[in-house]
Amino acid sequence: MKHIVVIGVGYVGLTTAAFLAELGHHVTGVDMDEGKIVLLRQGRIPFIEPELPELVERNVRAGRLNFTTSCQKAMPHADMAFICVGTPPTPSGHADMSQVEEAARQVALAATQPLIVVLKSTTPPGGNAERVAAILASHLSPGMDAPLVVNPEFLREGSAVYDTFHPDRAVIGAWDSAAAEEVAALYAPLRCPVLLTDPASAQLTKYASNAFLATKISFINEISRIAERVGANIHAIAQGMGFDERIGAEFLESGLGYGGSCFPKDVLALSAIAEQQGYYSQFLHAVTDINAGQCSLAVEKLGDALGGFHGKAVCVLGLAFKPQTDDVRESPALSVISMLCRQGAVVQAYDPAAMSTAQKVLPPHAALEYCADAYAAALGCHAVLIATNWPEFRSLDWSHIHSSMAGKAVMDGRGLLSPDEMRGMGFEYLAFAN
Ligand SMILES: NC(=O)C1=CN([C@@H]2O[C@H](COP(=O)(O)OP(=O)(O)OC[C@H]3O[C@@H](n4cnc5c(N)ncnc54)[C@H](O)[C@@H]3O)[C@@H](O)[C@H]2O)C=CC1
Ligand SMILES: O=C(O)[C@H]1O[C@H](OP(=O)(O)OP(=O)(O)OC[C@H]2O[C@@H](n3ccc(=O)[nH]c3=O)[C@H](O)[C@@H]2O)[C@H](O)[C@@H](O)[C@@H]1O
Repeated sequence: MKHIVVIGVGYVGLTTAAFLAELGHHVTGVDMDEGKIVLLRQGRIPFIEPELPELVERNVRAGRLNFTTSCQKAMPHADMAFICVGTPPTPSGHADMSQVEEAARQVALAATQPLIVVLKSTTPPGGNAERVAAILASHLSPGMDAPLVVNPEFLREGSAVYDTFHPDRAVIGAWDSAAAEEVAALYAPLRCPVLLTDPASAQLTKYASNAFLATKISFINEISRIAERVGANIHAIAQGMGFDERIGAEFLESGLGYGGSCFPKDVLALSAIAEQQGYYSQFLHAVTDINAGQCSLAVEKLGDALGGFHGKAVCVLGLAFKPQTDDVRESPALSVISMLCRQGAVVQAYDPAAMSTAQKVLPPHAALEYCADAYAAALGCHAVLIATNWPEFRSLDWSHIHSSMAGKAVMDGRGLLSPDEMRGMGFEYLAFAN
């Protein structure tokens, strides 16, 4: 059993803290956001993530997991500190390392015994791990040691707990092999492949993985543009490709493209890393450009079907960047709503989980109304646009929706509905290459 401190209890930190506690370690989660810590101490989770509330509650009750705003109070007796703070993009696309550097400084200043510092935040190679190690070394008490281990996270929001307990691999990058082995030992109960490597390779593995998944999405969206021109069906194509195990069936869903706090920022950061080293990655820029075009394409198709948006009401179903979360960071749904409002539409929006997070981010607009449910959102509209693939949208009473609308267009931005069924009910079904 180890004493572990987790700095930053957002999506990654809170899941990591609860996971480590479940394995039997004594874990303290630290966050500078007092509101988050107050909620967690009341047994509540600051965001929506399946299975996480139960996992946190069980471990708090067992006395293995607690929370504080004070790194200083948490650090005594810590054998390990996990840094899980944000690395948002700067205006130039680089990863902003300031939260990581500050967390490293706080950990080193508060440490009272030698410990291992594990960097879980996504950080670019090319000097950042070296800088964090130098910050640790320069703020520790004399004679103390805190080797740095880079251990990037691969969980997905919406299935964070499942992914954490069933990882495809653990990637561990360190200069100190004893420290690397100690971190590897944490993952032993999971029986997953463990890759021991150097810090730069671990860092780049994380960026390369996210960029590859983003590439699959942009690739299928590029193919859908070609498919549409030759009258082919993108879902059949994706299925046909996915049977080939070398390609794999996942991440071939075409639609509004990828959003979220990671793919957009990590592809940009990888381009920025390359450019900093004098290499312009045409490939990564193409991935971003194709993705950026998908929302405009959907709005354009709908605008053509409606003969423009002036005087038209559009129901947008979905605000979160993906289902099973209330996270709206870089959500394609919000881009679509902004475009529709700009082009003169009245928007009636609904999401099963992300209404309040969206309202905090989207500027209030006279033409934007948040509705109590999908039926209220569709009432009197000329069109429905599916922006997030929440499974429950599939099982709505679509014939009831059909009779309550002023028009009959449905733009299925996530390939969620059956085109034949929708057309059979009298909808004008629009999608990408269908
Ligand atoms: N969200 C995700 O699905 C994944 C995120 N990542 C990476 O993990 C990192 C964290 O991401 P999220 O968990 O989404 O971020 P988040 O924004 O949800 O949480 C970060 C937390 O760190 C806290 N924080 C910042 N500086 C602090 C400090 N000095 N002391 C204490 N608390 C501090 C913030 O208040 C916030 O609660 C990022 O680098 C991200 O790229 C990696 C894999 C998955
Ligand atoms: O570094 C990260 O933060 C994480 O980023 C992604 O996870 P996440 O962003 O939570 O969610 P995904 O399921 O990957 O979806 C990302 C976006 O891609 C879109 N997507 C996904 C799959 C697909 O086939 N098509 C598609 O458009 C989703 O709608 C969503 O907007 C990766 O899947 C995780 O492995 C990684 O740890």
